[in-house]
Amino acid sequence: MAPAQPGPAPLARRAEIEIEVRDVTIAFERDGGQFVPAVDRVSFDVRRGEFICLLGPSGCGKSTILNSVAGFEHPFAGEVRVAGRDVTGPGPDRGVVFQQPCLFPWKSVRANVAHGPRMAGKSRAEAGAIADTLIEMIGLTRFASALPHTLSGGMQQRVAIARAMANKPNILLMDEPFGALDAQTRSIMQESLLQLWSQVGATILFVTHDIDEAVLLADRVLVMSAGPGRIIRDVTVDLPRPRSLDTTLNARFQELRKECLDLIRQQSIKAFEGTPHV
Ligand SMILES: Nc1ncnc2c1ncn2[C@@H]1O[C@H](COP(=O)(O)OP(=O)(O)OP(=O)(O)O)[C@@H](O)[C@H]1O
Repeated sequence: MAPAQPGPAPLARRAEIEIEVRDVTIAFERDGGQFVPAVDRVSFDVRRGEFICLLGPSGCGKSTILNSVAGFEHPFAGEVRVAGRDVTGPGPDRGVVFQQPCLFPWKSVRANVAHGPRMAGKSRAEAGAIADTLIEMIGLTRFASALPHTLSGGMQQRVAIARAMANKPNILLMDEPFGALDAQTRSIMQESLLQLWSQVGATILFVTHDIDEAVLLADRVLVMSAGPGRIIRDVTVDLPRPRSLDTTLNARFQELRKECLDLIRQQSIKAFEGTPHV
């Protein structure tokens, strides 16, 4: 196994840390009853309001890490903390968006978005007002009464994001949310997510294996090794905001993209050949 990763952040920075993942190992049982690590002693911090992308080859454990922050998976070893507290399960402080929108097919856009606040005890009027604000922010006011199956994939995913935001979570956990969309829709969604994020200011942990997407969106890109996953590079994306598709033409964008690409290419070759990471 590779040596342990850097320890906790200095005290001065800890106050603003929203997510702490410390020496986390998660193992799954394979055929034959043997436990095989999916992620191996992963450590990182996310500061309040940061946009972090987890980038790595297929199967390196990106979703497993995100699920541990969501409270769907529990570490075999190590600790996951949110706002200073151990994560023991899912909670309304963390909204989750998956690759598939997973909307209630029988409910309108408005009712889908209002569902969370209603479950949290808000009145019909209060929940409706929250939904209306979010639906306006995602540009779907005209479709508020529509049923999900009448919307395009991109529109459905915008509703899923609004629904995840409806309980005003401090943290948005996004697992390849644009992975099922075509290239054009995907880039529109990236810009619209950046706009939404600048308005709501949540902390975002975003899983992707798309290098351009990671560099365009993130404040930092955490590049992972092939499985069992570890973080091999913490790339600070020092591109100015607001960002748009034009940012991808920037020379610095291309440098950062190349840095990530070289790392991912090495890891993908290792994953393909089945050699353990160094
Ligand atoms: N519930 C589970 N039971 C058994 N093995 C699992 C489970 N969840 C994940 N794994 C295994 O853990 C490893 C990491 O999976 P994970 O889905 O986290 O990777 P990923 O980087 O998100 O992959 P992708 O980019 O392809 O979605 C894989 O080998 C996967 O088969």
